[in-house]
Amino acid sequence: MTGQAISPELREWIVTQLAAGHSIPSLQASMRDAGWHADVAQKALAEFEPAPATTSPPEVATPARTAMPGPDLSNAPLYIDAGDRRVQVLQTMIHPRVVVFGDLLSEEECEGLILGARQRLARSLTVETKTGGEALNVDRTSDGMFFERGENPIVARVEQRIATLLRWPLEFGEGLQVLRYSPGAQYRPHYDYFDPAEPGTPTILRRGGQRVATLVMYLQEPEQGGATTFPDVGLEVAPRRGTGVFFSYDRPDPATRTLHGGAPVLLGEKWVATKWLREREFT
Ligand SMILES: O=C(O)CCC(=O)C(=O)O
Ligand SMILES: [Fe+2]
Repeated sequence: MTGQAISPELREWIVTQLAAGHSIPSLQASMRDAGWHADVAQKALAEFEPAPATTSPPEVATPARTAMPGPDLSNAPLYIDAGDRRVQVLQTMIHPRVVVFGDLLSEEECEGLILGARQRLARSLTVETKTGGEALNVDRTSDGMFFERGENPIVARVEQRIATLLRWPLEFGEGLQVLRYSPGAQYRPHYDYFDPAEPGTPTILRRGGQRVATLVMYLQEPEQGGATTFPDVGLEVAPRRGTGVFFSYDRPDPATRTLHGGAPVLLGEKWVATKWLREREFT
């Protein structure tokens, strides 16, 4: 129901206000002052009310966030209009929150992102070799690079589509990361949020707060292997070109069941682009 009552613009305004630390009651008051009917304001904000506590003491658990990115699935759609493209909804899961999208990217967009990333991957490898390399990460044996947000027209177009599809401000997203997996390469199961117990985490959080969601988009499919796996729930998403897997985590906690990894590529090469969404503007 809320999906019908609330326009994308109003939703983005609410998300931004909540991210800035305003409370739901204060937003309700602002909306009333701006001339909204109280019941309409209440309906619009209902989606962002925290879920009632179920089990386990809320004092010790990390509190869950209320405003979260995600597609509007309120009418169980088979397709979603993401502005410039009609995206398929192929599969959804509640806990962990996972949505698999089909036809998210065109062939040309996949090719274009690979082309833009390829030389930069080669260069970053050379630099690392020359300097003796950053500490070799045994958990992730793919090669990676980051685009700047809006760096080229394809990147900008894909980012705007993601913002519309996931109803999350474009500015809250990190730059797109591209990874290439050769045969044997994998990304062992991990969480994408920053571990609150790590000493470096407060510094990382200054640039836009926690990560709250991930969208992994498959740019090139290997011949065998390379699924995105969710070991806690036995889910494997096939790395089909143009498809994307979205998952969100409302707290930096394993209870979100968002442990995931890239299974070893057995044959061929797998390329992905990952968009991470933060809780605030990423600067
Ligand atoms: O390659 C995959 O399937 C997963 C990638 C991933 O987990 C990430 O980029 O954080
Ligand atoms: Fe990940």
